Amino acid sequence: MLQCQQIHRSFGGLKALSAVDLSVEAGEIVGLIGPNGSGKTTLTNVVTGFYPPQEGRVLLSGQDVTGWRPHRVARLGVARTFQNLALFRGLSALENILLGRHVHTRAGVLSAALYWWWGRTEETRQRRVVEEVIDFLQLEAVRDEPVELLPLGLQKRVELARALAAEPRLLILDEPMAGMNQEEKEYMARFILDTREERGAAILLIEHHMDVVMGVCDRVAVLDHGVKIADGPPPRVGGAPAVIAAYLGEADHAS
Ligand SMILES: Nc1ncnc2c1ncn2[C@@H]1O[C@H](COP(=O)(O)OP(=O)(O)OP(=O)(O)O)[C@@H](O)[C@H]1O
Repeated sequence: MLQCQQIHRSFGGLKALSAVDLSVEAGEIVGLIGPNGSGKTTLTNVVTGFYPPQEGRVLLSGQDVTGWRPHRVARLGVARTFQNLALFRGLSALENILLGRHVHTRAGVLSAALYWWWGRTEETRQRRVVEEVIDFLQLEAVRDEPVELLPLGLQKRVELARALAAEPRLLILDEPMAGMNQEEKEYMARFILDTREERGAAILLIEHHMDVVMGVCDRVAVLDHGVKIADGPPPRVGGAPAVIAAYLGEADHAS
């Protein structure tokens, strides 16, 4: 589904990613972890076309998409959620989710996509997909609420719904559980597993909550200072000396 080969990305003199290889197979849930600033979000930005790599290649289902613009990558079936929520305040949950469909419409401008395409021949299909996602993520009760009035856990769920409305083959989740309480985390973990089971999406999951990563992922890759230091089954990676040292180093810096 996804292959990153020897990815390099610098910002000025800072090497954010050095020779990083990463793969996600169809139907696989891969965790991407690492201390703060290790390059996780940069790698997702490389995959989704926001920051083209300076070296290396990104392949999606075997197709070389290196340097493609984000909207073209999205059309190949890649959807993402953001570390800091990227919902549109002032719009309802339903309207935010509708925006996820715009990759499948011909209308180019977002506002046009939202208010205009609705009346077109595609209406039945668009409605069916969005209603099904609302049902899947149990958002019926809040569909008409302005998103900014929803608790964080539900806002995160609306963002996931918007990504799923695009019917992705690869879903990239950047810290979907940040700031959540235990119950909200458990709900989100269940939705992630169901997304794979019921919707067949491959998932790349960036997450700091180790219990979730270890419980949900088939495989875990670890970045440290832009270098991949481990990649394998969760128990093996969790116990790897290099990984423990990377996280202990972070704790030392924090103290
Ligand atoms: N647009 C940018 N311009 C300059 N430096 C950047 C930019 N984006 C990321 N960086 C730097 O690249 C490094 C990797 O950042 P990145 O956000 O990818 O890490 P991360 O692992 O996602 O961190 P966190 O867990 O804190 O979100 C950091 O040193 C960061 O400051």
